[in-house]
Amino acid sequence: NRHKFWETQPVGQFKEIGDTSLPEGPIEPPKLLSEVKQEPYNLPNLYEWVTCNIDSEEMCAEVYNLLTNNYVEDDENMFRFNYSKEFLRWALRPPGYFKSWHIGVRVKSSKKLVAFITGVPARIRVRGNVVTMAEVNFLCVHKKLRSKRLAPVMIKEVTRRVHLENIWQAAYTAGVVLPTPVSTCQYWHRSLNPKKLIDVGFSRLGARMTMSRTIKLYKLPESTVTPGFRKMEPHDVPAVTRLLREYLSQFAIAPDFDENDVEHWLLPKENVVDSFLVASPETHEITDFCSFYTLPSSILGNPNYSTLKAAYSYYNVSTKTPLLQLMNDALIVAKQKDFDVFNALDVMQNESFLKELKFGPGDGKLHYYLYNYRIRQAVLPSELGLVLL
Ligand SMILES: CCOC(=O)c1cnc2ccc(OC)cc2c1SCCC#N
Repeated sequence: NRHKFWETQPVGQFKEIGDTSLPEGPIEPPKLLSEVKQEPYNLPNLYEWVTCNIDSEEMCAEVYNLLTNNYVEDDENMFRFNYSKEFLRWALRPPGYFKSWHIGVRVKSSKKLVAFITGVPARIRVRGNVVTMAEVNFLCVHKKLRSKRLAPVMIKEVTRRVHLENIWQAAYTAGVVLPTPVSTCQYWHRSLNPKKLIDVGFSRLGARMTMSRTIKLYKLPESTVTPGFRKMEPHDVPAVTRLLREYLSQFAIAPDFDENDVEHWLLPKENVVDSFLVASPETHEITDFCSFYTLPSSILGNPNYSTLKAAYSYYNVSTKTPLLQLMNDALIVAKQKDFDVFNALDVMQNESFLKELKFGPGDGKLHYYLYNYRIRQAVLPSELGLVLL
């Protein structure tokens, strides 16, 4: 019964692939508020819903601990994502967020948090139509409760709460293939600390390569090379918003960021997100922008290392500085900040710098999905202008 659940949902179905007679856009019409189920879905008897107030230190710690021990691992169980508490507060409280979309499941008797799923509102443009959607993320079921069919009821519950806010579409990503990806992207990795990546077993010494030769291969300058390259500051928000909106307009799917969104998602926040821009020393015009977010991972079962410090390419715009040079400056700053690896998807124009800057292809793929929105033809990674956390 593969995809037994997803075959009941308003998503592109595998059997519809190639049927270009189906119209692009919402699959089901919006319901009236009175038609939306008013009460939460039933959980199996032992469990209860809890709305997670992540402003509360205690609740945030419970969510952090659940994810730290039970969230996504790579196929070889070498790493597990270790989102920090400050990252979770950033990711879950964007402009217009709903506390009710931060949903937990507790064991009634012990009150232990054993599952989690979230949504945040976002305006996303899909081939010219700006649609207010929920970005659904952090679906996590405790390792000991897997295969109890908790995920389908959690997905139905977050969908119900999204419907209550009169929102009818969603966007999400997964490492697994579900009905039906709108795009499939590839992760690429640029070693910043090659010795650690080899010691943990992620990378291997190349043939006829010594460790010192390998360290030298990935060595970066001590400081950035682009004149006018500096950290983004609050007063830059209007200009960065203009630059980013213009740049993202070329992609088939991209966020429709306004100044409030840019202020939240792109102003530097220590240990969460770093962003830089290039301002012309003469005119002070902002011509380029780059950003990456901080997402460490637990290193599983290694006696010498416990944490991988990973930077993830976020949104980058180059209108004057070559993208290759801009991204090399991003690598230089990431190395200065002691990251072990700089990761990037092959989305937007990233393919133009990946190989030249010594990124290697990962073995993981990331599939992008839209809920209740059909697109006629799959989107190439280079046509995708959306990075989800
Ligand atoms: C060294 C390169 O790999 C990673 O950075 C990494 C780290 N932690 C993970 C945790 C869960 C995980 O599950 C798919 C993958 C990783 C990966 S590879 C894919 C992410 C990227 N880039």
